Amino acid sequence: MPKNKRARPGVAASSSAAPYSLASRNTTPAISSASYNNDMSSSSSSSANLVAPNTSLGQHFLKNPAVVTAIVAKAAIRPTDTILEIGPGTGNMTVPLLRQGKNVVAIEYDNRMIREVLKRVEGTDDERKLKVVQGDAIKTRFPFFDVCVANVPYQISSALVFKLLAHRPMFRCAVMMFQEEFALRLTARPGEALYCRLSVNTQLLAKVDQLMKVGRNNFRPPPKVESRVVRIELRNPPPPVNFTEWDGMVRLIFNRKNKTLRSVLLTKPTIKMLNENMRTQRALNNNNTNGDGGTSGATVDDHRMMEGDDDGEEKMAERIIEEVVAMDRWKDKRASKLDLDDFLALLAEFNKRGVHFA
Ligand SMILES: C[S@@+](CC[C@H](N)C(=O)[O-])C[C@H]1O[C@@H](n2cnc3c(N)ncnc32)[C@H](O)[C@@H]1O
Repeated sequence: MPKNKRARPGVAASSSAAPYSLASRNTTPAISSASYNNDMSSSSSSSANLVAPNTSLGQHFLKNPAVVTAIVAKAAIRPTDTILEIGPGTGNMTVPLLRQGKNVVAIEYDNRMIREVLKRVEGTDDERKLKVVQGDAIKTRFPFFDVCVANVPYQISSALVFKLLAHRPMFRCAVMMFQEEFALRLTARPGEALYCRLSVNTQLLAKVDQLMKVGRNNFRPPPKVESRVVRIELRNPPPPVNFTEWDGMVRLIFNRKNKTLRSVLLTKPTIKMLNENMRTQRALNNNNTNGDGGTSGATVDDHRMMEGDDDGEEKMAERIIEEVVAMDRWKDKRASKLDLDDFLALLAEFNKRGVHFA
C-alpha cells in the first residue's frame, strides 16, 4: 500500500488503499510469445523498467514495443482525444499515447511507478499533456475521457469493467488487456463453458470485440497466464432496462447456471425474497391497481388480496413464478443456454406480473 501521498507537480492524490477482489481469467490475431530479452527501456531512452515489479499489484510490464504499438493503433486515437490510462506503470504505453492524443490522465496506485512515468516525460513536450492521479482506479472518480486504454492489473478486471459500463458521459471505446479467460468470458455465447453473469451483463450494455492474443513472454515478469486485448464500446442508447433489477435476476439465475429456471427460482428462500420484493414494490406504487398490466394468470392483484397473510402471500408469489417458468419459452431452460433476448423477455414477463428482482 503506498503511504506517500505528498503532492507533486502533475500528480493528483485520490482515495487509495485497496484490497482487491476477484481474479478469473476467437478468432483473434496473436502476438506470439516470442522471447524479448530486453525491456522497452533498452530501445527507448528510459531506465524505468528496472524498477522491481510488485506482482501483488499486478505489475507485469509490457516489454515488447510491437504489442504496445498494436494496442495504441487499435484504440484509433484522434489528436483531440483525452485518454484515460489505468495503471501506467513505468509508462511504456503512456508515452505513445501522449504522442497520439490531446492529453492523458493516468490513474496509478504505486508511487514508485508515478515517479518513473513522470521522469520519462520530464523536460519533453509530453510533460504538460500528462496528468497522473495517485489512487485505486476502482475507488477513484474517473475524469471525462474519450478513450480508455489500459493494461490492467488482472485482480481488478471485473470491478473495472463494471465501472466502465456504468460510466457517463459515454466514451468512444476502451481498449483493454485482460487475462485470456476473463477476456473470453466477456464475449462468451449461450452454451459455451465460459458463459456467465459477466458475459450477459457486459453484452447487454456494450459491444465487445476480441482484438489480439498476447503471449506471456511479452511481459516482464511474465504472468502465469496468457492475455488478450479487447475493445469495449458502450451501447448507445443504452437498453431500456433497470440494470439493478436485471442484475438481480441474472445473478440469481447464474448462481446455478446449469439448473432449470424452475429449480432455481422455486426454492423457499427465493420465493420469500421475491415475495418481499413484491410487497415493497406495492408499497412504492402506492397500491395502484393492476401491476404493470393485466395478464390472464395469477397477478399482483391476487397477491395483494393475500396482504397480511404471510403464507398466503408466499403461495401466491410461488404460483406467479411457477406460471412464468412453465411457459413454453422457459420450460426446462437453464441460464447457460439463454440469450440476451430470453433474459429481457423473462424479466418483462415477471415485471408484468408484479415480480421484481430488486
Ligand atoms: C500490468 S501493469 C501495467 C503497466 C504498464 N501499463 C505496462 O503496460 O507496462 C499494471 C499497473 O497497474 C497498477 N495498479 C495496480 N493496482 C491498481 C489500482 N487498483 N489502481 C490503479 N493502478 C493500479 C500497477 O502498479 C501497475 O503499474
